[in-house]
Amino acid sequence: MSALPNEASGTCRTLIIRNLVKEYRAGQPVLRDISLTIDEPGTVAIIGPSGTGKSTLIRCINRLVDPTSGSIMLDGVDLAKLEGDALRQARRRLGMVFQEYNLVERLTVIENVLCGRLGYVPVWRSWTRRFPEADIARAFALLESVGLGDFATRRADQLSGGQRQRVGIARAVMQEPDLVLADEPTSSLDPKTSVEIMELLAEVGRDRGIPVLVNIHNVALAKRYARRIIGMSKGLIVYDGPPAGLQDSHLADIYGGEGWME
Ligand SMILES: Nc1ncnc2c1ncn2[C@@H]1O[C@H](COP(=O)(O)OP(=O)(O)OP(=O)(O)O)[C@@H](O)[C@H]1O
Repeated sequence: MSALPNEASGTCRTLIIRNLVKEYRAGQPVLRDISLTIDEPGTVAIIGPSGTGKSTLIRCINRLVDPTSGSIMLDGVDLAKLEGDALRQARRRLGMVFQEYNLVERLTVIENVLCGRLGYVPVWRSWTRRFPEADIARAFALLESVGLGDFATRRADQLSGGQRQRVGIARAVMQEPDLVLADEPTSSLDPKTSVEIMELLAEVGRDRGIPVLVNIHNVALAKRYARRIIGMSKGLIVYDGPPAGLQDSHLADIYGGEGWME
């Protein structure tokens, strides 16, 4: 895999989440009181059992889900309070990678990558999908860097899952994000492809000098690629530290019980 053709954005943005609560139903919090600060580049993995609120946390940050209370400060701006144009502007610096890729299936691979620029081009250009030449050149370079240089004109629905996720990552990088949020990016992939995707995400964090927040079920992969692990249980953070510090006792706190570890 060749180096991603990006200028690192210089300083790493600071994400400060304070007392975040999310209730889909009143009185039944899914996120109970989440506070965390992310101010260093690299992969941060969120682990925890099904239904503990990992996706909800990631979706609150980019406001696919509206928080019930608390603040989500990105470089001094509270994302939790933004609406309309201000929210759209903030969102374009948050690269999102999804479990099910969220590509536009009937568009070509290169068009999907260019979708990462939609927040930046005037509306008339996005309607006609006419992007500046510099964007097109960058999209091709990005595709090359994720190993899909020969697939630019293929329709997205002709790609394998791993190839689709590479396109999803290239699209996120195309946004020139300050932060990448990846919601179970490997859950639909085989073990080898999962490793390749985690490697690619780690490379994005390294080359751009930005944090990559990944929600992942595979603890071994989280430990292998993350510089920091956040363990959640029942809507609370119960571990926040380096992979080397994550002991069986922490895993028991996160997932409950111990029999499953044998
Ligand atoms: N849109 C929604 N409306 C109502 N409840 C929701 C909604 N989205 C999620 N939930 C509930 O919130 C809880 C947390 O879900 P979430 O998807 O955040 O958990 P998760 O830790 O990411 O789980 P998984 O690992 O299985 O994806 C679950 O009980 C889920 O049913």
